[in-house]
Amino acid sequence: MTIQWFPGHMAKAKREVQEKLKFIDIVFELVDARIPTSSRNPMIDEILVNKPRIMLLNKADMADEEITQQWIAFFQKRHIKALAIDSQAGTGVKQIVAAAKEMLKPKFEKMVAKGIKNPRAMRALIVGIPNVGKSTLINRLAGKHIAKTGDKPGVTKAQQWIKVGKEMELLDTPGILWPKFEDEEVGLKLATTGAIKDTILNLQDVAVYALNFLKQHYPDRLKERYSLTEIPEDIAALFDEIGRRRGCLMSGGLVDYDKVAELVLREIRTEKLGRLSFEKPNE
Ligand SMILES: Nc1nc2c(ncn2[C@@H]2O[C@H](COP(=O)(O)OP(=O)(O)OP(=O)(O)O)[C@@H](O)[C@H]2O)c(=O)[nH]1
Repeated sequence: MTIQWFPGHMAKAKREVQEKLKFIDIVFELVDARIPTSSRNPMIDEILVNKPRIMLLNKADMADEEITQQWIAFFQKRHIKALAIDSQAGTGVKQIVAAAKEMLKPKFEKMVAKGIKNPRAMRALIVGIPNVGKSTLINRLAGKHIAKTGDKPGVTKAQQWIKVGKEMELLDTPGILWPKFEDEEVGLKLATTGAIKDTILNLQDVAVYALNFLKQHYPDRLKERYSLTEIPEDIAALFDEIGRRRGCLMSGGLVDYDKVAELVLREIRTEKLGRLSFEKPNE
């Protein structure tokens, strides 16, 4: 990641979010719909304690629809409001303001009861790990291009309120928090979905993880994409089969495992194997 998350930086990021929270009525916690657990900050519940919150399962356009619905039900059971959205296309984004309004109704009704005739707009903050789509969502909510977005993690930058219609103001700088790095599987899932740079983890390790996952959860799609009649038991054999079929070869004709790893991960991230979710609730 472009952001180096040393312990000191983590403490600073947490402090910065806590500082912002003072002015905030509601937090939009952005996660990746394909990995709703792995794309969360491990301290988020502690940081957001007593703060109204809506979970936004972003990039839902890339996730397995059925599993996303299971996640929404899972959160709902725990009394957490969750919405599936696609910030890039704008799908589901309108519902965010409506849901926030609904959640904050009692608070604002109290203001009116206290005699405040024109209560101020709701103030919201977007929080999430790098590359989860914070800037893209800010731009969507703002209706014009304000926040800088990029393919590379860590491009979000300084602080202003952006008007979202008449009823909401959004802090233009999101809260950026770190994922749960210490968990190896979390790292592999973040790498598989492209949330962390390919230079952080060994590419072949990530591809092995991804292929084993596909073998177990999406075998038909794996077979179809790489024209396999059977999926070999042995992972090296699977690399060989894909490599030969797709011409990922070294000069001597041997399969180039790095090329296979690159190809498979690129195809997963560009939806060549369809919409995939790498985490189910209650796993
Ligand atoms: N398919 C899809 N892609 C998205 C969606 N939201 C964001 N993206 C893409 O994900 C990448 C990261 O988005 P950003 O908005 O830059 O993410 P960020 O959270 O602001 O990233 P940092 O600045 O690193 O904290 C970009 O390539 C976006 O185009 C979405 O809902 N669907």
